[in-house]
Amino acid sequence: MSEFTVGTRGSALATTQTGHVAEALSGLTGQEHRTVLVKTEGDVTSGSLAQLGGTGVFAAALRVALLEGRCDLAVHSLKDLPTKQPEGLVVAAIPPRVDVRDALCARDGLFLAELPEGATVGTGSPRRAAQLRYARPDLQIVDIRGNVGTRLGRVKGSPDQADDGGVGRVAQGDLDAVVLAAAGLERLGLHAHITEYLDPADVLPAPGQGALAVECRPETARTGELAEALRELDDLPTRLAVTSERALLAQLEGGCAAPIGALARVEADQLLLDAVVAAPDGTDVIRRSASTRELTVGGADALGRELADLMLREGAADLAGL
Ligand SMILES: NCc1[nH]cc(CCC(=O)O)c1CC(=O)O
Repeated sequence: MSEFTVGTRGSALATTQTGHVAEALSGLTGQEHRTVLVKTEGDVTSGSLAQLGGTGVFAAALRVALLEGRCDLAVHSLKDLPTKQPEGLVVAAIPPRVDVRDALCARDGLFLAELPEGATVGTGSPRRAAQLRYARPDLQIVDIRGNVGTRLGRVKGSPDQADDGGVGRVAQGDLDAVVLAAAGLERLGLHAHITEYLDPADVLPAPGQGALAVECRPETARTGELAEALRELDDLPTRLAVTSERALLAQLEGGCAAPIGALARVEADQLLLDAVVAAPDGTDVIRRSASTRELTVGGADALGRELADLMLREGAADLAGL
């Protein structure tokens, strides 16, 4: 194979992320690549993410394209990828993770603690909404959707950033702040809009946030130059961290729309996992940590499941409405 094909969604974030990975793989293999545009349900539905039921709307169409052979590789934001791995596809590489944190983009350079009482904060994520409400019960959380640019455009005084051809455009600047993943903003070169990186001690990110997953058919990952390049791109500390975060999410039976945050990291010879399950209204949270010295994918998976079981025994399912 002298060329490989990469499927991508059409959003600015998706094409940027996919482009970076494809360039890296072309560099490692010396092979050219071609990009195949794939429309997903998540891109065409304008309802709220919470109502969409979340899980997998962004990934499903790309997976069909892989299985049908319309592309060789697909690059997903790991946090949008359902925890159940479908038959006939493998995650061949998880590149080094970038910034894991959520970012506040507020008017007038404000920090979270400086937002006036009753300020409006936009997010489509029940996880962010619950943790923000827990930190600041006075805030008015507004359910928003759309691409990164569209959402930034909701902040009062912001220039129009819509990158969706105007489909999601609304009366501009109606909110005091929005919360987005720092990773997405940085990949798009929009980090200047960030007024505060939210401390994971206050707001834990989504399982897998800031990480990408390169998915393909098993034979693509088995032999050949592309397979070798995929192995080279894979980052073990990131793979261990996201494996434990996603195992926790799977064991809690939560999808990307559940009020569940998790963040793991390899430090010295340990994998450390912090997790939170929140009441959707932010009145209460269960936050726990665990660690293991078993630095294997199996060890990471067990860590996530054990922490989830502990949280379930403490009432996590009832609290979060799982
Ligand atoms: N759900 C959409 C989505 N999927 C991945 C990212 C950002 C990049 C990442 O977290 O890896 C975003 C946007 C956001 O949450 O602000």
